[in-house]
Amino acid sequence: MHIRPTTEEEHDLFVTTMHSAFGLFPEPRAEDGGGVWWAAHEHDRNFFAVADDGKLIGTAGAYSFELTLPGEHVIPVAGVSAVGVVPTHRRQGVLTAMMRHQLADVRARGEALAVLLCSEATIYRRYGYGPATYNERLTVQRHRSAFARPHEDKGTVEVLRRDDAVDLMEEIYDRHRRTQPGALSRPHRWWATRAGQPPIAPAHRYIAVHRAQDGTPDGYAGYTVDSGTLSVDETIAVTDEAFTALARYVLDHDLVEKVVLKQLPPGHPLRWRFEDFRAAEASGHGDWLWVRVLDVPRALTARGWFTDGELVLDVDDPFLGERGRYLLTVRDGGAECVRTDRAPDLSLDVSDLGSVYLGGTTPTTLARAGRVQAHHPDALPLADALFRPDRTPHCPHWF
Ligand SMILES: CC(=O)SCCNC(=O)CCNC(=O)[C@H](O)C(C)(C)COP(=O)(O)OP(=O)(O)OC[C@H]1O[C@@H](n2cnc3c(N)ncnc32)[C@H](O)[C@@H]1OP(=O)(O)O
Repeated sequence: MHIRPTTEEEHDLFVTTMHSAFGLFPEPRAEDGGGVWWAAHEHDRNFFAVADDGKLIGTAGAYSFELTLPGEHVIPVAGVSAVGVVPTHRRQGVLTAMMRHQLADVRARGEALAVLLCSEATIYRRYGYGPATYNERLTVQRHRSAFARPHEDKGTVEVLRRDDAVDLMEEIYDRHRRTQPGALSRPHRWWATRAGQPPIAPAHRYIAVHRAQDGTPDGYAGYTVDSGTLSVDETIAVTDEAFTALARYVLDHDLVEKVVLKQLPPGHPLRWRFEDFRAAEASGHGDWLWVRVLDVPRALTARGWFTDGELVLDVDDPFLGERGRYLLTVRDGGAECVRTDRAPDLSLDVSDLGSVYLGGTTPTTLARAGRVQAHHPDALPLADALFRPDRTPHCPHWF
């Protein structure tokens, strides 16, 4: 078996092979632009696994995204996707060979992190990825949804069809993602080719666009109404005021009993606005973005920090056969990270470093789960304080 890059001419072959690994029939391109979610593929990041007899047996690829870190720092990352091994050639090490090849390629491109969304949560930890952001949905009984304190919106809401709102959505999304830790860029190519899931993909959607008092667009919600349920796929807002105004707009929709707001970060403040705390039910809590650290010092110095301190981390990376001990020194919002032989405060697997890196879970949680080892009683409170983010990390992008 060997691995080789794909060419642009092999686009359809790549997509067909990938779909067969997922047990799907490739969707034909539709006249309205539907069925093109793979149109955003970057051919020079895709590759095939090829059996000795020349048969194509595996695919993997990546997108070039930017990831926002705590402190509104933005870095380039590889967004791994399109991973599949055809069913006749599984459990023979094909994925493992592709992951080794891909991580070397990501490093060679100078990216300190790779990220992905898992089809199954049992696949990727062995390759060094850890769950780092989470989603849940809020289902709100409309008739119980009065706010405890009135929300006076000085802005406006306008309802557009999806096709008339794409430029506004792109602009609002881009402003939002630059301030939201865990968010990925959604390159222009995605909007232009309508790649992804609704509301980027061309499905029927109404788009409620919020404008601030001065007329600047600062939020949108893409939704459908069906049989008394209003479902919001994506709510993107630059400010809490814009989010609240959009929430109030959908919650005041006539002929609706329930409003389902999907893809929210856990613990969203909307729930705390209701007079009746039980008006909203949180469900569907799950992992979303997984993070793989490939360069510990670069990753740790790239994010913003909010508490001063020093921490020595012993990081084990069994898949790449690497182990390193690092002194992290945080001062005035920035960090230095150098190799050290000082005694460690914490020992952890690189996948667990990926899980705490954006602040979506704490070192204490992972220590209580038996994953992270603390070498003295002060280590965990210090590590929790250091890794705490400015906002709950959240990734609204699907890829
Ligand atoms: C980012 C994304 O694109 S997510 C999409 C991932 N793709 C899919 O889910 C499509 C359907 N599944 C597949 O194509 C394949 O089953 C894959 C890609 C998940 C695995 O490919 P394989 O070539 O069979 O994996 P490989 O043989 O390298 O397995 C390596 C190890 O992972 C384990 N493993 C592989 N897949 C799974 C799984 N789905 N669940 C649990 N363990 C798994 C293997 O048992 C093996 O363990 P071992 O080293 O202890 O023996």
